[in-house]
Amino acid sequence: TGNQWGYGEEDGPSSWYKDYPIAEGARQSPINIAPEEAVYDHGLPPISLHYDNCTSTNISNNGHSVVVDRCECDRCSSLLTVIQGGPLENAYRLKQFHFHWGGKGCHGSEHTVAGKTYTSELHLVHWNAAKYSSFAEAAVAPDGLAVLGVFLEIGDERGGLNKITDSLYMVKFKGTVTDFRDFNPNCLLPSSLKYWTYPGSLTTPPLYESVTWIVLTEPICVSEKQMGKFRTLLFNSEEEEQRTRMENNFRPPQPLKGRTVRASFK
Ligand SMILES: CN(C)c1nnc([C@H](N)S(N)(=O)=O)s1
Ligand SMILES: [Zn+2]
Repeated sequence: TGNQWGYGEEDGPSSWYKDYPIAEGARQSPINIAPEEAVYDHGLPPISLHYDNCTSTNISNNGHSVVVDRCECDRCSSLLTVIQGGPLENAYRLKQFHFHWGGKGCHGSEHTVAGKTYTSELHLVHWNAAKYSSFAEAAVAPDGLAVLGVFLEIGDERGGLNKITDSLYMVKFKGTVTDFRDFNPNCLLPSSLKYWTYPGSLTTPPLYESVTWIVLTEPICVSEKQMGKFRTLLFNSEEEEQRTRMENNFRPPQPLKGRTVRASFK
């Protein structure tokens, strides 16, 4: 069937344009962030994250990454888990978060900073629930989504990540999912909320150009042992005979095409 995309030689980022022509669009992500060219915008307020009521529901392997979904039950969906402020006109509701990472070594992030790659990048995906009635409707609107990007670099272990890495063996194969309750991603945020922001897209098909990117400047540290657990995941399902380790699930930087990256700081 169509829409089979991945990160390999045949189905990887350089071939996505065949099924998803928007891959060559004017506001694609990720990008290389050049700090010297970023425009400090003193009108940019700080971002504020309200994850306190964050209620995760499950963790799953979708064949491209490991995803923690937010609970959408009536009780939970009335609790606000939102990002607001910064470049955003209103509050955007958390939908899910996931990661991109490399093989051994320090490549693996999607955004780069003056050409520097990080070992991984966490994406917290939010949608404009004030303006749109569903994620699907927001996902195709130019102001529909806001993704918060957090860089991960190798260093000391990050305690808060262990609840995730200790669950990864349960979602080894594509299509597997397991209960994953009451995880609050607050514990994965760096101390500084200084950020760069620019108009971009989803970094995987369907590559919709609906994302306001907010990329934090300060990375968090994770240990090589923790990253090693991400690499025990597989791209394939248990039924497939092929066993392909899930790693290097990142899209390389895309052309800026005249966009301005704004900085929340001098
Ligand atoms: C439908 N959702 C939530 C997503 N679709 N593509 C996503 C990409 N993994 S990313 N990296 O967030 O743009 S997230
Ligand atoms: Zn992502």
